Amino acid sequence: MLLIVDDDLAIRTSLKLLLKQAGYTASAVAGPAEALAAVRASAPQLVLLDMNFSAATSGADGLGLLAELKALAPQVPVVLLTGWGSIALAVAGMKAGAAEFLTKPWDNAALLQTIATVLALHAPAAQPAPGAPTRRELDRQFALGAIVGDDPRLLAVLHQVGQVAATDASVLIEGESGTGKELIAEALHQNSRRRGQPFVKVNLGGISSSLFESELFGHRRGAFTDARADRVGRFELANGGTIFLDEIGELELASQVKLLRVLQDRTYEVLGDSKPRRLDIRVVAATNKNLAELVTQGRFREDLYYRLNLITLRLPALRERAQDVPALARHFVQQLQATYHRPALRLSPAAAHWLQEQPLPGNIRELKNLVERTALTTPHDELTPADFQPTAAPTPRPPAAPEATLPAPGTMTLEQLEEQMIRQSLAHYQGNLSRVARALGLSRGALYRRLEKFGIPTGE
Ligand SMILES: Nc1ncnc2c1ncn2[C@@H]1O[C@H](COP(=O)(O)OP(=O)(O)OP(=O)(O)O)[C@@H](O)[C@H]1O
Repeated sequence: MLLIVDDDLAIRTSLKLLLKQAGYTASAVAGPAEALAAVRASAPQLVLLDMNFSAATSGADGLGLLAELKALAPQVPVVLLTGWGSIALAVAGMKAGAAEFLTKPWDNAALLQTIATVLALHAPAAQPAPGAPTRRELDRQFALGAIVGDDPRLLAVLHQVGQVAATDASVLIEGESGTGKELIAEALHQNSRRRGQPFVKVNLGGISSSLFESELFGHRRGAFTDARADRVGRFELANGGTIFLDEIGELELASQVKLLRVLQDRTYEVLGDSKPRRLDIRVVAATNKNLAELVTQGRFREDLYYRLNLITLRLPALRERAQDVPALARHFVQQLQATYHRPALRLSPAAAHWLQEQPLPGNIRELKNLVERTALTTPHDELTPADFQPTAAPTPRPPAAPEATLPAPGTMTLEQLEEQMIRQSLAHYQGNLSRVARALGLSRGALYRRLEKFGIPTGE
């Protein structure tokens, strides 16, 4: 049974009807006392709680009731309904233990989808089973093919992937650069009912706020000066499937509010076309930043954070799961056998052990690049530690005197110099954009924009 709490009779009636038509049993009450009595009598599967009761009640009353409901029946998920203008209240509610929030006026399909997701996440089967599953058990249940490793920390993440993939819950994947966030996002998609539909990756680090709407929502020809032809936005491309919002921590504040609106309402407008379009989409976001910290610093909207992180998956750094290094390295060697037609290429046991001891701050991507570079520079088939050592850590050259390194005045523009420095840094850090950005003192977003400007391919 689902319980609706709202003091407006019209809202109670329409929500009850909507839920009944969707096949749920629903009952509705008008205020806190009745709500608590109903929960005491028999715990519902979910409470849909309007935070902005009529003029007579305030958001504080809604929060008070939420606290009482959570104290009385902590296991019952509460979904909040708030006005768009009082989204801060929704955020306060999320902190107080609400499962999700919706803004009014709500969209029926989006409301039903949220309810189904929250119910699925709170269903007994979704609770972690006692005892950690083995890799073999996980592979029997889920399609995790491309993801190598059986370290318990990785298995815990894969287990979560399997459990939440089937729901439509938004998932936030946190992890250092190169830890495999994209593979996890793909696994979520592959194990969901959307698997036959598109999986669209958007690198938000590379999208400036002036291009955000056109990139994500698309535009009609003539919508602005440079719009010479219609453009299909990424949301439309992903419709029906999953959108993977990579580098979400790089999104500028002006774009964050636009993203929040579309995630909230599940509708958007193409630039130059005022007809709103509906979205049926699963959202998976990833970041190598600590988003909670960005929220505290005022650099990331708290309401957007709560919209994205119904489920958070944290991918361990490679150094935290070093036992997987040999298997990963062998996996990459196997890929290279096919790519470079060297079927006898292999890793010596000593090399596997040596790799395990390396710090590899660039995680799996760094390991992959290291194995590939070494294979390319080694003529024989068995890769040994001696083959890896020269390519492992490029020793930074001591800085030369400025006069010696800078070109003579008048021979180069500042822009050309900038381009050359970026190209050199990319080569030096083997294409690891996080390290390049750090070395150049740029944010990843700023680096992406420059790469785009100079037409430099990143190979990512
Ligand atoms: N468990 C794994 N098994 C096999 N390959 C992996 C695994 N994890 C990552 N990789 C490979 O390592 C590389 C980096 O992974 P991926 O791009 O998913 O990292 P990321 O965390 O999304 O990085 P970034 O934050 O820089 O975007 C890819 O080539 C990916 O295929």
